[in-house]
Amino acid sequence: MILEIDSIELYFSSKRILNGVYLKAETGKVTGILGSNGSGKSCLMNIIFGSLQPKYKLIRIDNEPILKPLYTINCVGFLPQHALTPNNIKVKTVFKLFRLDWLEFITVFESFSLFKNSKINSLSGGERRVLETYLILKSKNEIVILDEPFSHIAPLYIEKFKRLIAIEKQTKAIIITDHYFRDVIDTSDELYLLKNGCTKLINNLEELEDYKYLSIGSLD
Ligand SMILES: Nc1ncnc2c1ncn2[C@@H]1O[C@H](COP(=O)(O)OP(=O)(O)OP(=O)(O)O)[C@@H](O)[C@H]1O
Repeated sequence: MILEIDSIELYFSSKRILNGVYLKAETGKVTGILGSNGSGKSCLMNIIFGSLQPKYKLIRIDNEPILKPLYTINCVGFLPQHALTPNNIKVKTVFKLFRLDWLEFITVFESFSLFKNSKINSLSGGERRVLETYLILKSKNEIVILDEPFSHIAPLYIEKFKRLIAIEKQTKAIIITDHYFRDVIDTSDELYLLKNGCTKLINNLEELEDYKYLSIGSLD
């Protein structure tokens, strides 16, 4: 499956946010998006998911234009920056709702075994983020969009998620953004930089310095 996003124009009042976006994601690959604060990464992810309506957009799956929001055709899972799960339900109930296997989860995230009967709002912010990232990443969707999955979680969990992403991408097209640029670079098969409202395909990591996303020497 190949997902293409093209010709997006997004304005808030008269402020132009996006005006020349092309992005391709495909099954078997992780597509990384890097960009400074306010460059439009979250807006772009919301546009792909269908929760933000821009002035203009073209979305194609396998060359077929998709006119409905992607979330209505049950093919996409989205981890937004805000919390996803309701506060007052138990962790084990969330696994039932997402039709995911609790035992498989605690095989990877052993320390979470304590939380099976806990309410979501008794988890720390980072623990909740780990749980929600897992739910979206392991969901049965062909397309998975992850907005800052590495921020706010411990280094050990980042490494676990990088390994899980490498497994899950075999059956999914994964789009990811984070300010932890090294983790995004490690994880991604294709990398785009979002700058001045446009995406630039990065073929050589030094371009990240040339485009002034990173300062000279950051990649050494
Ligand atoms: N609802 C809104 N109304 C007006 N402006 C908005 C709205 N949402 C986002 N913006 C503006 O759009 C721009 C892009 O925002 P967005 O959240 O997509 O950036 P980002 O690249 O994800 O930033 P960060 O890395 O800081 O999360 C910013 O200038 C932001 O102020």
